[in-house]
Amino acid sequence: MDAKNKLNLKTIYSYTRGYRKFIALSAAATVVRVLAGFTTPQVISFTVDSIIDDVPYKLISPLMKLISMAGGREGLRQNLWLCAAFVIAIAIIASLSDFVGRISIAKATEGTVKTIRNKLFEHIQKLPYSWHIKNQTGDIIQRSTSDVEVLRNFISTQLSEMFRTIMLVAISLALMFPMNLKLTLMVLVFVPVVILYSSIFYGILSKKFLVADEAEGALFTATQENLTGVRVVRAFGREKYEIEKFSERNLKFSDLWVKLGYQLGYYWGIGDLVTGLMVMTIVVAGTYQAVNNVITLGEFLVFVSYTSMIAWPLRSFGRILGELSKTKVSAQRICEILSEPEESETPEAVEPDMNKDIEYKNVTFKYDGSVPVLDDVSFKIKAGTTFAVLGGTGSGKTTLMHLLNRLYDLPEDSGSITIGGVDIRKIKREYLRKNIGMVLQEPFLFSRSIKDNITIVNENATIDDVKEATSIAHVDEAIEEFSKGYDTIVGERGVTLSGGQKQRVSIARMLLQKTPIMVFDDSLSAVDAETDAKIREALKKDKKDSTIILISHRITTLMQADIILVLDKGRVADMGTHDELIERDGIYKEVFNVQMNLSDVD
Ligand SMILES: Nc1ncnc2c1ncn2[C@@H]1O[C@H](COP(=O)(O)OP(=O)(O)OP(=O)(O)O)[C@@H](O)[C@H]1O
Repeated sequence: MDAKNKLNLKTIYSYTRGYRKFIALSAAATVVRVLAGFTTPQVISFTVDSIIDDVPYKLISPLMKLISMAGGREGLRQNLWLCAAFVIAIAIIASLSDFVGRISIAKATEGTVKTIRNKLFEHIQKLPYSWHIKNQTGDIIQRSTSDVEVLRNFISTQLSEMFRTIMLVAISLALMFPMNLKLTLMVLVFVPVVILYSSIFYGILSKKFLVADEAEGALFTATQENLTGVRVVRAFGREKYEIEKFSERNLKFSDLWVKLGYQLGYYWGIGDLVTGLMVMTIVVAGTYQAVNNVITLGEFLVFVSYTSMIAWPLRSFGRILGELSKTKVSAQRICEILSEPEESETPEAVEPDMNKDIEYKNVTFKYDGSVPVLDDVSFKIKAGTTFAVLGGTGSGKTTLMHLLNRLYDLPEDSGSITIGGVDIRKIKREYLRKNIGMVLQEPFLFSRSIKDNITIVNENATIDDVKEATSIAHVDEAIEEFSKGYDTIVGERGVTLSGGQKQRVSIARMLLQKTPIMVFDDSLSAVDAETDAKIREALKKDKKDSTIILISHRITTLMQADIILVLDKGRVADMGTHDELIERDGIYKEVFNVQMNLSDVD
């Protein structure tokens, strides 16, 4: 095992803290169950040899005492039911320990897995935005569910099975050795053969299982994409193509499983043959020895029972060894997430007044690529004013806002962003984000009621507060038209809001947050020009003390701003009021002319 795997399993082991007593209890119950299992053949052997027949007792003194209390050999011969009752008592002990073992391992497993799930979710919440952008949602979900499930299966089933098998083999060999060396050695030869056979075969099979899993994933993706993109499928008449694509993947999936069925057939069949051979060898050799009086009939029965008892667990031991690699991979995938560094906060982070001027000074920024997205950008936003940013697609407008609320941190030597003279890298992230309200171009609403979606930012808000916010966002009338009004559920199982309605509900949500800085990142794009103007008018009246940052492609949205910044390929191309910019021959004037002419045509 390499150091990395060791570390992963160590991390997983650390989450069993608090539940280890249950693991120990389950192990103890397993030992009792195994011992009880071995005792039954011993009782039968004793009954056959020393009660029904006359073979001398080979028992320890407490048991001898017990026999004399029961009337010795004769007494027991007359009352054979006592032996049967003893076997039943052992069976009761075995089932009780089975019960305790199952409950304890369930508690240990569920407790540990619950801790891992909570830890993962909590950690994911604290990982930087850049990590979320880089990693696919499907992959994160799979690691948090399927991989955790593999670990769950390992702790609940495989771990206890491994322990039980080791106990079974060790105790059976320890009991068989003193009885007959030759027969025990014969069993001993088969032990590694059975384990090796099933681990190698299962190792090969598990690779095929993986291919079948991937084929299932492809089938799932085809269905999911089809359902998500149903509008595109219908609009372009792609149903036939989609059906063909699905059938092809479906066929591949079922073919793989048929092939796997054959291979599983070989696996189980040959496995049965190998273990059957083991039991048969003992039966033949045991019969020979019993006939020649080397062992008693009772001992012969014990050997056959013990060999049959360990045959199946030995096979599953091999299978578990084969599956262990799957557990290691899952543990590694989970630990990869857990070892990602969380967003850190310096202890001296501050919470300054946010109703102050915002200043970008020589800001240069690049994402992972080598080309800067922002290049030496400097500007100042006066507190309480409306500041607008105009720029073509990909010019870096959203990046400016990503940096403002520290979704990405500006590296030390790449300029600075300050609020009231305080560098934002020194401001507490949570405080900063709570004071900068953001409405995005494609807002996200949860599958809850409209009211719950809005009050998410302020749980103490009253329905009057909500109505005030929706009235400023000009969405109150639309909401009241729904039969359930503010209690209307939105999302997959509820009402579908139009793009513009969604944008306006998220504007209302942001307004309720009552932040000194408000950012509208292209968030009026799906609203008609008239409503856009009304919303801005209402905002101006109601939020006159707040600093408003408007990002838009639409000149009419921006033209009344106090200052307009024109961004071109990550650089400041121009800055000024609408009247100033319209006087200069620049991008702003060009865009203005194009948009105004288009409006005329309309
Ligand atoms: N998370 C990211 N990782 C890497 N590159 C990114 C990331 N986000 C944006 N970019 C790149 O940075 C550049 C600027 O993107 P940005 O979203 O800031 O532009 P924008 O002006 O807001 O564009 P639009 O008007 O189309 O929304 C683009 O080239 C984009 O591909």
